[in-house]
Amino acid sequence: MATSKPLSRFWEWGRNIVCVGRNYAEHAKEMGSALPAEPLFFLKPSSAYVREGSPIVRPYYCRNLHHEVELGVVIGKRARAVPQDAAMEHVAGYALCLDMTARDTQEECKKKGLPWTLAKGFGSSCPVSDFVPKEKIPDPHKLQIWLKVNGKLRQEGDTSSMIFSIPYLISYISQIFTLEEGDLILTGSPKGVGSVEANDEIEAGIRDVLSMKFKVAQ
Ligand SMILES: O=C([O-])CC(=O)C(=O)O
Ligand SMILES: [Mg+2]
Repeated sequence: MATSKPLSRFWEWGRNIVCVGRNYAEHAKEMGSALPAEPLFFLKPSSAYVREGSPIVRPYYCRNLHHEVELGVVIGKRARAVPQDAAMEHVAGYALCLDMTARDTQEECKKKGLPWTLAKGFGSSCPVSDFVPKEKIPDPHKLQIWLKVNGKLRQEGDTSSMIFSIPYLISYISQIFTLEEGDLILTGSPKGVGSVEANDEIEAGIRDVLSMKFKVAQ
């Protein structure tokens, strides 16, 4: 694809947002879900992106909006059926992301065996930080990610606890569909997910790297 836009603004590219679920054992447990034998993943539309300064908007059908803080991996080079040992060559960098989730809707979808699109893909369901080039993060499996709501710590996780590593995820996903430059992979949430209400302030960060703030709209 034409690369007229800089990758540092990957959220403007209109590319895929691929979200991995149940990639931390303690989060799978708090959801009452079994540990996955292979990665579970789903997609958000690229219009789900929201940047600092714009609010997170709860969809009208949701009564229980949850935060999930996740490390995002930005693809820098097309990946089609790549082996694990070459997967990191396809990474351009990272971003901190929130996988905002209409939890009540998701529970309904699970019960009915329906897809999670309504629960996961609404507008503003993917708040995203600035882009962090790969050179700034020597080991993406040694990061502490955290999230506070109104100043109170809710989530704290270490990316070393991922069930499926980043190379595994890239290799696995790229055998199902081609990952393109500008695609983003959300690598799953650590434990501590919970509700947010209108006017709450969410602050999240990667320790020693960056932090970001989002307001939940009225
Ligand atoms: O909704 C869920 O619990 C699945 C998910 O996105 C995650 O584990 O990050
Ligand atoms: Mg998630």
